[in-house]
Amino acid sequence: MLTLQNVIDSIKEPDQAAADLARRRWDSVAKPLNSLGALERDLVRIAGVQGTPRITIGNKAIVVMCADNGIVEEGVTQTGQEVTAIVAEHMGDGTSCVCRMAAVAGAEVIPVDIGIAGETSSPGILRMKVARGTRNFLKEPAMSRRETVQALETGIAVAGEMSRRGFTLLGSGEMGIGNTTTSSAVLSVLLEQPPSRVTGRGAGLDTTSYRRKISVIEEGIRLRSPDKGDGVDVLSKVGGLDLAGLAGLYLGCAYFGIPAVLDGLICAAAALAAVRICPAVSGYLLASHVSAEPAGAMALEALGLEPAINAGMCLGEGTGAAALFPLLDMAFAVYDGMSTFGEMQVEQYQPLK
Ligand SMILES: O=C(O)c1ccc[n+]([C@@H]2O[C@H](COP(=O)([O-])O)[C@@H](O)[C@H]2O)c1
Ligand SMILES: Cc1cc2nc[nH]c2cc1C
Repeated sequence: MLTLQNVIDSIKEPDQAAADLARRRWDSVAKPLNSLGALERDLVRIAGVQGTPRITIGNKAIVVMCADNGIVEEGVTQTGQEVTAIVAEHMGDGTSCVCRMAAVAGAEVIPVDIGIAGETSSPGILRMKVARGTRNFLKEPAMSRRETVQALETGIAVAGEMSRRGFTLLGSGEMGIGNTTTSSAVLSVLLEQPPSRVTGRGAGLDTTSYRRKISVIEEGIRLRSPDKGDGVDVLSKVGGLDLAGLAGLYLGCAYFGIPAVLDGLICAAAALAAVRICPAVSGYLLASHVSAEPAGAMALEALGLEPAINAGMCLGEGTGAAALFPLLDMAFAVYDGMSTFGEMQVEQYQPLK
């Protein structure tokens, strides 16, 4: 099995020459320059990851890390943690929100039980449980360092399995009641922002519970004092198995040379932790949309990622990645199929150098 250290030591920056050639291809297509905006930049990034301007969008899947979070016992969520298993079960059966959207986009959905507290029975779920949920970070660290590394290595192993199955573009998502609390805690530490600035209402909270959520995060960070320079430490003290699994997935995608599409707030928090662990990972990531949660835009900015979609979405499950896939297919149809200025005999007065 690949260890976290093997992967960190082997990840290289994406291929800048291939990305530059993809940029030149876009600039030669007979259309207004840069007129597909973020979609052009997404395909340029994919060319860099794939090491060639001859991009393959190919087979798409969305990996969904499902886990429970001990912090839920502090009353920071609208629903109980049993919802994690219920939604994961539906995902395994192909009937959750992301499954409906992914079916339209022609993508497979791969739910992974990396830490659901209870058991699930759907044969569609990949069972890779590291623990039965995390601990309450107000009382003790959410996970041990050992559990955190195991969750990161599980994510890496899932990326390897997706590579073996021939997927050339991976979306990512999560299902975990309470994971906007852990994500905001992780982002508060990594972005050095007060919890009040990076905390939202998650899947829905009244004002009293929202205030409690902020003070739980403040107190949790004070008590656990995670080391902001050490992504593994931050994940273990105030993160979760879903976040660590996603961070591992991003490290694995970089290792196996697969572009990884983020979903919302939770994916962005996990991605920032992955980049703290191995900075070269950032070149392998694509944003899909900007989450309506207050820290969504801040996290993407810190990652240097530009979302193609701003639709006020905050559903999770990888729905943002599902929404981006058809847009990438359309962008590719233009990139690959369109005539150039030269072929259309359209003269550019100021040809690009
Ligand atoms: O992706 C987002 O930006 C996002 C924002 C708010 C909520 N969610 C979803 O809602 C769940 C977490 O919300 P909560 O309130 O239980 O922390 C989790 O299963 C996520 O998939 C997701
Ligand atoms: C029902 C439900 C479905 C979800 N999907 C992602 N997060 C969710 C949270 C809830 C509460």
